[in-house]
Amino acid sequence: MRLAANSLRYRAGGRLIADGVSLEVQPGEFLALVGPNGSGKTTLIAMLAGLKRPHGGAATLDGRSVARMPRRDLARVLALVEQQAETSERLTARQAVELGRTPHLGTLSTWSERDEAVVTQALESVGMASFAERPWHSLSGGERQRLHIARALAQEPRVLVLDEPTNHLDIEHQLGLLALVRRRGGTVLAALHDLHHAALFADRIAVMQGGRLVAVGPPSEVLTPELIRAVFRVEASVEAGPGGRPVLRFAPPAPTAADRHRRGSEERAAS
Ligand SMILES: Nc1ncnc2c1ncn2[C@@H]1O[C@H](COP(=O)(O)OP(=O)(O)OP(=O)(O)O)[C@@H](O)[C@H]1O
Repeated sequence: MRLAANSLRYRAGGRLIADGVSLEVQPGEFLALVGPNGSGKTTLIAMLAGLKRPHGGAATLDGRSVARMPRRDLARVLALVEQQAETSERLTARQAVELGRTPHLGTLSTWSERDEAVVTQALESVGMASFAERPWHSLSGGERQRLHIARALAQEPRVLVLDEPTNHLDIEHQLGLLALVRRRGGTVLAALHDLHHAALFADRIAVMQGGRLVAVGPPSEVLTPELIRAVFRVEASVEAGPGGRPVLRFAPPAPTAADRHRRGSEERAAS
């Protein structure tokens, strides 16, 4: 399915925090959304996933307005993993993942063997099968995040929208999760802070800055030292890695005047 933002605008706190954003995520594409803190990634994702109504423009799924789709129809085809997702503390890990089947259960149909199998598979795919009976409150931040992703997978969506899916995960699970999402196929839009991840896994990268989209394209075209300096205000060198994907190396920021003053004082005190 094709997920599209058509001139999306969103106003909050007296300013436009999404300012005419147009973007298409093609069927089967993995598109990474990157940008500094506060650049509007979550706002754009919330409009595309039907959580926020745009103040201008439209989000569409295969041409249908997301805002006008019945919630259940939308949940059958699109799953969202939010940055700060909440789940009832009283559930077990498995019950939290079972919630992903809700859009597929008819009013009269009962829980089937297939539903059971899909939930088991989702738990296994994020390495959480052995935690199935654990109460939610006993789980770590990373374990909860993996279950939120399993819940989204149990939804069997054709479009997966992820807001910072790796922020609580250790490096093994960060890479494992992104590889899993890529392997699984379907349309993927993922907001990522780690530019290395975007470089490694995305088909294309979209860059936001100040509520606007400032670049879209394949990783090797978008992740240039110039763009990284202009948007993220850090110095980076970029080399071509395996498959032509960029490999980034960041330089620590140059010392500020305050750093130099502090170091001078420390050296004088030590001599
Ligand atoms: N209800 C609101 N009222 C005022 N400002 C808001 C509101 N919601 C969001 N903002 C502001 O809009 C901007 C975009 O926020 P958003 O969460 O979309 O950014 P982001 O790119 O996802 O940031 P991060 O990388 O920090 O998660 C931020 O400056 C935020 O403070």
